[in-house]
Amino acid sequence: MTETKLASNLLQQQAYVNGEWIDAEDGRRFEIRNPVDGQVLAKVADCGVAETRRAIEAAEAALPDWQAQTAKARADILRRWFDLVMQHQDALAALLTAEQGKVLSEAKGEIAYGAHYLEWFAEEAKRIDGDILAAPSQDQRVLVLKRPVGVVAAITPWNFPNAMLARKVAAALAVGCTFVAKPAKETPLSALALAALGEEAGLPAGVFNVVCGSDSSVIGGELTANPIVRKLTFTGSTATGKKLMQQCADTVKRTSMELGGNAPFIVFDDADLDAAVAGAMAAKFRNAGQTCVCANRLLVHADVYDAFVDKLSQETEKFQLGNGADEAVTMGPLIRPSAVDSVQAIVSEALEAGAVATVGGQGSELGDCFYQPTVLRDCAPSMRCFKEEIFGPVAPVFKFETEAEAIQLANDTEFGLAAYFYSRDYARIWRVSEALDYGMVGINEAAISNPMAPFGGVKESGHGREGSKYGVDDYIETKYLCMGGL
Ligand SMILES: NC(=O)C1=CN([C@@H]2O[C@H](COP(=O)(O)OP(=O)(O)OC[C@H]3O[C@@H](n4cnc5c(N)ncnc54)[C@H](O)[C@@H]3O)[C@@H](O)[C@H]2O)C=CC1
Ligand SMILES: O=C(O)[C@H](O)CS(=O)(=O)O
Repeated sequence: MTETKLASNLLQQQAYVNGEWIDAEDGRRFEIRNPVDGQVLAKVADCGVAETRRAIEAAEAALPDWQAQTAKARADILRRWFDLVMQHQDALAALLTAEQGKVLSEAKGEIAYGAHYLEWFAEEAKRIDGDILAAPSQDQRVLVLKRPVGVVAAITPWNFPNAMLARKVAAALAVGCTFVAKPAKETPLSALALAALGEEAGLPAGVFNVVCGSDSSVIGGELTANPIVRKLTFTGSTATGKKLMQQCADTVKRTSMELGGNAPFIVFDDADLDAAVAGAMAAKFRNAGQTCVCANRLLVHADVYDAFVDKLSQETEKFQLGNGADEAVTMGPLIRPSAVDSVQAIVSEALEAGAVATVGGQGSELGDCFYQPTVLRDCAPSMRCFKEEIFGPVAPVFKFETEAEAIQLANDTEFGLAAYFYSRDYARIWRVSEALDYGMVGINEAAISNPMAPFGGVKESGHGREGSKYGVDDYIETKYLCMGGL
């Protein structure tokens, strides 16, 4: 397998607090391993409450000057940060592939995706305007100011260790907030590299801090309990999101939650079948199926079911499973061996209940983090693969007869993040778009994530939006001034 060589200037193994690279106070470190083969990539400062508190207090100290900067001054730094990330795209991608496992082409795409949030919010920073409203009386004036919420804490996931952090910190810093991030314990290197480039871009000490540690609940406990933190933004599982929301309640923190999903991917009988198959391949298998917007349930009209399953199976068989650092490889490992066990349990339950694997259906001899790309036909809504977020490269295909049945099946979940459907009937497109209970809907399109769109869900997929002009709302407080005696 390809030996992993990481750019030394971006390989940071200390936490980044108040503009300094620091060790844990007790000197402890924890290992970051490549999911391909368990190779130790780095030993990173294992921070706890003390270091987290220092980061929060640094962010508090930096807040007055940072929010007093002009929007242009903040924008210029974000823009320089964008430029630096893009200049180091290949090295950042290699680091990301090594610690997370996704293939290099996807890692490069993630770096650019995350960087473009820095670019977008560098521009949006200059468009945060207040209002002067109609006054209730002639001797009054009513003004509305848009103010930064203050110190923001972020807890980010391992599946997009660069972009999920960039997406949050860009919006927060653009409006004048300061920031403390806790990356996933599996993938801190991407976050630390982003901090190194932010430092080079000119971020003042304390504006952006990264605290890494092997015990998420210890760091998270401080981030959610400390009253200095006024906002928590989280991307991860719904279970963890609920826990964090509860922990934030004691200090009435604002929260943004980008949680789990269970995306339906509906193929109607009037769809362009080749386009639908291509869309399904992208929506299902990106990041080995480890994204919150992955197609989780493929709902296909009975008249095109067999043809769709055959075409999808043919395409799925083409994947080259292996080390994502190898250019020829098109799918990498899952994040950890227990993820393979979880996926296998869902597949085995479906097979025992009558589903048939037309491709895959088991792990791989390549290693204990690998799972074969899998297509399951003859699946039923009673199966776990219908009810649960699979978070792996498994495409369960379900059959429906009518439009009403497709919508009922699609909405039959506690989640509401992304949904997709393929149809060429414009009346049906309007009916289905409005009937689907989701925050985002792809219509004849699988690539729906971009900085210019409001990313987020409803129901137990969370609340808040990231990206687009709506993305600043999560980091702004509205302040009303009533001027009297005129
Ligand atoms: N919406 C999304 O993009 C993601 C969804 N998931 C879902 O979550 C499932 C499990 O994956 P996990 O890695 O276990 O997700 P997780 O939600 O447990 O981890 C996500 C982040 O939360 C942190 N975290 C976990 N427990 C915490 C706590 N008590 N206090 C503070 N921080 C905590 C982790 O260190 C990581 O940084 C996946 O199978 C998938 O269904 C996971 C990652 C991303
Ligand atoms: O959390 C995720 O899985 C990402 O938000 C998915 S995306 O933004 O890369 O589509």
